[in-house]
This record gives sequence, C-alpha cells and structure tokens, in this order.
Amino acid sequence: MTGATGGLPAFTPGPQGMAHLELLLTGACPLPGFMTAAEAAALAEPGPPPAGAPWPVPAVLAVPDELADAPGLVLTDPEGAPLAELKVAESHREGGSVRLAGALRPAAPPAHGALRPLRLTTGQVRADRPDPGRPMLAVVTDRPLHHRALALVRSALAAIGGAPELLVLIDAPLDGEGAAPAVLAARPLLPEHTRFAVVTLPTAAADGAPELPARRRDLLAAHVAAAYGATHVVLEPARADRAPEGAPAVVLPAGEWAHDTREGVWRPAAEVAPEHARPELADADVETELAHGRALPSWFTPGPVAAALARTRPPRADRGLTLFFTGLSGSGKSTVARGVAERVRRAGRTTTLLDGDVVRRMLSSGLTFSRADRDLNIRRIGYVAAEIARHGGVAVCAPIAPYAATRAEVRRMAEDTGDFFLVHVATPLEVCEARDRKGLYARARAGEIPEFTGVSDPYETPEDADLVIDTSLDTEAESVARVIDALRGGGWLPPSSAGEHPEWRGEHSVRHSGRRTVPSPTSVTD
Ligand SMILES: Nc1ncnc2c1ncn2[C@@H]1O[C@H](COP(=O)(O)OS(=O)(=O)O)[C@@H](OP(=O)(O)O)[C@H]1O
Ligand SMILES: Nc1ncnc2c1ncn2[C@@H]1O[C@H](COP(=O)(O)OP(=O)(O)O)[C@@H](O)[C@H]1O
Repeated sequence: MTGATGGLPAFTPGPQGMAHLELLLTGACPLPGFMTAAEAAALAEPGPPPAGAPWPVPAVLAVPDELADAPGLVLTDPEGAPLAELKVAESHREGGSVRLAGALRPAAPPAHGALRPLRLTTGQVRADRPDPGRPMLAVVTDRPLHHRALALVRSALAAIGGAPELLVLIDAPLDGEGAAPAVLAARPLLPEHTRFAVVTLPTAAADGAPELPARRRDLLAAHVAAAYGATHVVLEPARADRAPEGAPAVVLPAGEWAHDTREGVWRPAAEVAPEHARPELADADVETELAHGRALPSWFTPGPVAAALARTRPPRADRGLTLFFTGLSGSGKSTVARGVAERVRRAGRTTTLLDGDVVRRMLSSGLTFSRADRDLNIRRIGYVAAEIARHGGVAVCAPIAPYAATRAEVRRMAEDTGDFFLVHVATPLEVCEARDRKGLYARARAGEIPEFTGVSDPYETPEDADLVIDTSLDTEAESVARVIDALRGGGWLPPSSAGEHPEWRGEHSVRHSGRRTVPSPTSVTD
C-alpha cells in the first residue's frame, strides 16, 4: 500500500518486510536499516554466513515500481500509522521487484497486529531481568510445548547450571495469534519467573523472495534469542540436526525423546526400553484429533495445553469454513453451490452463499474481467469469506477464480481464520459451451466478449483441489451429495442427517434436472 505522508511517500510493507521491520524496531536486529544489494548478496550464498556477520539472513525491502526513485519512505502499519522513516541510500531491482536500502528512524512504537502487549523489545526484556549475570535459556517455538518439549526444557535448564532464567520466544504471525494461546497455557508447568515474548521471524529475505533455507532460519532464531539476552537456545519443534554453526548462543541439541509407557514419564529415547517407548504425536495427528473434537491424550500434552488447543482449534463441526468452488462458466458452480449451501444450512450451520454473479453485482460492481480486476474480485470474496469463517460460519463461494496464485492467496487468508476446502468443478469446456445458459460462449466465439474464460482467457486447472467433481458425469443431486459426503467425512458437518427431509437431500433437484429420474444411491443413503 502506498500514499503520501509529510512530503515522503508512505508505504505499508508486506508480511516479510513487516517482519524484518519489527526485528529492526525491537532491537533484535542490530543493523541500522534495510540492507544494500551487496550486503544482502553476501548473505545469500549457500552454506554458513561469513564469520562475524552481525545478522545471518538478508533483510531487504521490496516496494512497488513507482517508489523506485523515492528519496525516503514513511513505513506505516496496515492502518496507515507511521512506524519508521526510511532514508533511501540505494535502490536496485532484483527478482522482478524494486528493493530499497537505507537507515531507519523509528516513529511511534508499533501498535498494530495481534498480541501486541507481548511483543517486547529486547531492551524491555533485558531491563526486566533480576540478575543479568545469570545464564538465560530461550526456547524459540511456533508450536505448543507438549510434554516432550517441557521435559527437554527442564533437562536443558538442569544441564546449563547457574540457576538460568527461562524466556519463551513465541514465533507467531503479525496478523494472527498462531500457537501463542497454547504456548502460554504451559505457563503453570514452567519455572515461576519464566518470561514470554512474541516475535515474528521472517521466512524470506523480502516479500516475493524464495523461502530462506531451514538452517538460516534456525540461525536467525538463535540471533534473535541472543539479542534478547539468551546464552542458550532450544529450537522447537525439535529436529535432530538443529544446531546451526556460528550461532551467537549455544544451541542445545534436542535429541530423541520418548514417553516411557511403563513409568509414565518422558525420557531421552536411549533410556527407554524400545517396547515401552512411545514417540510424540505428529502435528498432523494432533490436527486430526482436534478436527474431530477428540481430547488429546494426557500422556502427550498437559491438560491446560490441550484445553487451549481445543479452544483455538475447535472441532471442524464448529470451525469456520470457506467452501470454495472454482470452474468454468456454466460448469455448474452456482447450481451445486446453491444445493450444498442449502444442505449445510439444514445441517445446522450458519451459511452464506457468495455466488459469482451476485458478488459481481454487490461487492465488485464496476470491475472488469481483466486479470487485475478478477484478482481483486477474488480477494474481496476471500476477505469476506475469511470474516464469515472467523465467526464460525460457512462461506460457500462460487466464482470462476481462474488463477492459481489468487486461489492460493484466498486459501491463506481463509486458513488464518478457519478452514478452506477447494472444490474444482471440472466439467469439460465443450459441455459448458453446449449448455451456454446465458449465450455468453456464443458471443465470446463471435468475438463480442473479449477475455472470456476458456475461450480467449486462461483457466489454470487447480492442482490443490480437495475435491474434483464433473457435472457432465454426475447429476446435480449426485454432485451435491459428493460435496456433502466430503464435508461429513472431514468432520465439518455432523455425521447424521437425521431429520433431513428427502427434498433437502436433493431428490427435488434430481426430478428437475432432466438427467436422471432415480436418485443416486449416494443421495438416498446419505
Ligand atoms: N469475460 C468473461 N469471462 C468469464 N465470465 C464472464 C465474462 N464476462 C462475463 N462473465 C460472466 O461473469 C461470471 C464470472 O464472474 P466471476 O466473478 O465468477 O469471474 S472471476 O472469478 O472474477 O474470473 C460468469 O458467470 P458464471 O457463468 O456463473 O461463472 C459469466 O456469466
Ligand atoms: N449435473 C449438473 N450439475 C449442475 N448443473 C447442471 C448439471 N447438469 C446440467 N446442469 C445445468 O448447467 C448449468 C450450470 O450453470 P451454473 O450453475 O450457473 O454454472 P456456473 O455457476 O459454473 O456458471 C445450469 O443450467 C444447470 O441446470
């Protein structure tokens, strides 16, 4: 986002730029500002960074082309409040975008984003230490601390000696809480004076740049921990090879841990007889248990952590959902989405149907079918859907959404507030064109509608669809039933359809679809 503030243009960095900026403003990063091309290039080489480098990853600011010649910028938060002034020392182009380097002058302390009271500066944490001479162990984590991690922390504290302090640095996104509530829930299980602080560790050198290698990200975590005063660091989630070279604090090896089923305690795996050793649940297993509303086992995680997770990741039947249909015009998106929305509503969930045509009239009137306008249209749908999901509702969306990158953006947005389920309505173009319900294909073929999807404009076939349906092979009722079955199977709808009137199961639509006279077995037994 750009604008003008006090003579200098204003700019709101993207998520990566904002994460680097936060580290610069909290004192975690010791540099005066964003790096020049040469400084960044020195850190972009594979392998460990050069010895003595004050910072382990490139930190550069990507800006839109129109800011390439700006002498300075006012960097603002997403609401437009100034965060810092950048005095531009160098402007260069890389990876298709302009990058500005230069020193920063902080404006007001940041107030935006989630968990602000926990986003402490390094100065605040250091000033608050009862005895700065004591060692300090920092646990850097973006996931809850389950029994294994808590046992590891206890053992690390004992091994360090000298009555170390403990700091838990929670790596959470700037615009959401991430795992923070569940991490904080472990407070009663940690030493009395444990401090918690929230940071956002960038995952790329700049917005639009490729992901940083895992080892560099580990090294970055160690640098940030050291800036907060840590002498020792534990990186979570644990990975056997997580001990980056050249870290400014001692990165303690995680080692293998196991739950001793006979003794009921967590120990280093080498100390547990193999027949009694139980490994930690994988993140995917935890997600499945939570999705179906099942309690996490007490051998795996403490009660307060399980309770916090159950609150932040409620069962899917209570969780907001963006159900996103994509496909060509005439593929059957609206028809199937309408039928699905009705049945989702009948199953007791608050449902909003954001149909392509309706959105074009209400939210996006005036937009064309250029790529930029289609993207804006889809982003608007994604924004509204994510807000619906935030409040636990089901947003059923049915635009063409021809571009994979924009669909991925909507998936990210939607997953910040709930779940996302992509249905590709893969009805072949010939069938859509033969239907030509609105006569648009004929007009597009006659050259009267430029940029018509499938005729003179692209449709990028999804490779990440959660379900693919084809309304040239299935009746309308069968198509609706397929989606409902998938939602039931995934836990987004209750398993039973008791009380559903046959009309609501789709027989009504079957009788009127003209394709079949007998309801499919799926819809009858459903
Ligand atoms: N050029 C062009 N290309 C594609 N579609 C066109 C075009 N012009 C008008 N229409 C009608 O607009 C409907 C698609 O709008 P969407 O908002 O779903 O499109 S997009 O997702 O923004 O690409 C689409 O409705 P559906 O048939 O319901 O898909 C068309 O009826
Ligand atoms: N099995 C089917 N499922 C859905 N629609 C079908 C099916 N068979 C025929 N149709 C017809 O195809 C057309 C699909 O139009 P629509 O749902 O508006 O598609 P879209 O929203 O993708 O443009 C409707 O006229 C519908 O009656």
